[in-house]
Amino acid sequence: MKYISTRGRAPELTFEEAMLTGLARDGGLYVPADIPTLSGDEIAALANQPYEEVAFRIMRPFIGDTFSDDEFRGIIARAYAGFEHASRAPLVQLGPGHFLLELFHGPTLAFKDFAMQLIGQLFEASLTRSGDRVTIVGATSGDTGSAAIEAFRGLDAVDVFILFPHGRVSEVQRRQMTTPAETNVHALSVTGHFDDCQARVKDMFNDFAFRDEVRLAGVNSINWARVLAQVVYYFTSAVALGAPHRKVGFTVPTGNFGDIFAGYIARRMGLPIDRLVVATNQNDILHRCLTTGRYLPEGVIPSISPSMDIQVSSNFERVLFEAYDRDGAAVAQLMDELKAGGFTVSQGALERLQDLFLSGRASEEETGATIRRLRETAGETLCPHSAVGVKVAEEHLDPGVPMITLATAHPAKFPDAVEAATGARPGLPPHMADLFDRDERVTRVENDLAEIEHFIRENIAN
Ligand SMILES: Cc1ncc(COP(=O)(O)O)c(C=O)c1O
Ligand SMILES: N[C@@H](CCOP(=O)(O)O)C(=O)O
Repeated sequence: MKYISTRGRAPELTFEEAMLTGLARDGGLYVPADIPTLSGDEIAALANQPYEEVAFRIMRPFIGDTFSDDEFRGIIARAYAGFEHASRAPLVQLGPGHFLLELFHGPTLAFKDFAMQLIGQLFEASLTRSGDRVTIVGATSGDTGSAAIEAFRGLDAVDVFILFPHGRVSEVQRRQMTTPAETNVHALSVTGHFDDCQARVKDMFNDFAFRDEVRLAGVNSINWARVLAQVVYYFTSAVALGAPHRKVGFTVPTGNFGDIFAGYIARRMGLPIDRLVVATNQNDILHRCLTTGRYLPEGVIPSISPSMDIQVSSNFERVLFEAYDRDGAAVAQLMDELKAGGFTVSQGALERLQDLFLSGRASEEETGATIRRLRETAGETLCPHSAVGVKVAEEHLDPGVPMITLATAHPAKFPDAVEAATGARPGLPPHMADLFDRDERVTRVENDLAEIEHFIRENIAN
């Protein structure tokens, strides 16, 4: 299995190389050269299998010869051993034909754990074998950072630097990033919003001297392994509702487009997904683009679903690559136009995107009202991101096809928003009960590439 860049001008890599490389050297994102498919019988055979077994069967074809079957099974087993729920990703019925896929039973209470716990194990196995060290940088609107720090804390072969927007993550998210005592992890509070953090991370990858000097690696969803790990729960949930004999729909609260892109990959692999619905909060650039074809960032507006306060959606590039028939030059051109302010997709590409995705947006009021209503009608307390998903999903229900909405975080990560909506403050689970008593360690930095690179150089263990 080879991996190619969405901009067409970077070397082809193996799975292991793509995983350790992060951003391609032409600025693009790695995608598999071919997408393997599963037959109807192979999908049907996933029914009633443990999550780890499904993960092995879905991801194995993408891994190539990076790991033996036994090694890969061991990696998967260790990755999911710390999840609180036996089925890892349980389905809960919200109403007729509408289900919630709870993806928040991992150690940091967000869907990011599914991929990050796996990547931690993959990096450890690969770096132990090679004896190399890497420096991981990541940008976060709150959840990727905490999941990455949890997955890599204390690992000898990596230093981790996470950039988060100052004052724009919830207090629980901030403390998850700032309280771990391990000296190989560093939380950097950056003046600006998430898009600034993500832009600085990409700048570091495009600064080849720095990149090579510190041996940069990335664990944002620019890393293909992140997307791959997220494909698995589309299969487990769809099969639980009768796939491949029955079609299903998914609605995905969307920011950086990694999670819903995993759903797109699941469909390409043969899962009968009837509708893939992009759900955005008031930062609705993806909904606007899928409706009009124009991708014009307008500046981030802080919301009660802060992890989705994103205007420059990294993985949208991967789906543009598909909508433009894998024409890397066309994608590179669009990305140049984005740097200059925005772009308009061609009519043909827009039609392809609209065939692939439906979309909708939820306002702040609608999000709060959905949290309140679902608690009353279904006894389910949603986090604000999941509430955005549920609200948008309700506009796309079809009596003949079950809809699965992804619940991407635990309500306790956003207690203020949930309390404002319901009057009840969700409590943290026992393993995080003392989070507010722990000491914080955080470095305040400006949105300045040179300052951030200097801090990283000074703080990596050589
Ligand atoms: C809780 C939560 N929900 C939804 C999203 C959106 O996921 P994606 O960026 O993969 O679109 C994020 C982060 O981006 C998140 O942290
Ligand atoms: N919502 C994310 C934003 C980064 O997304 P990623 O999937 O590219 O890592 C976060 O919580 O940080």
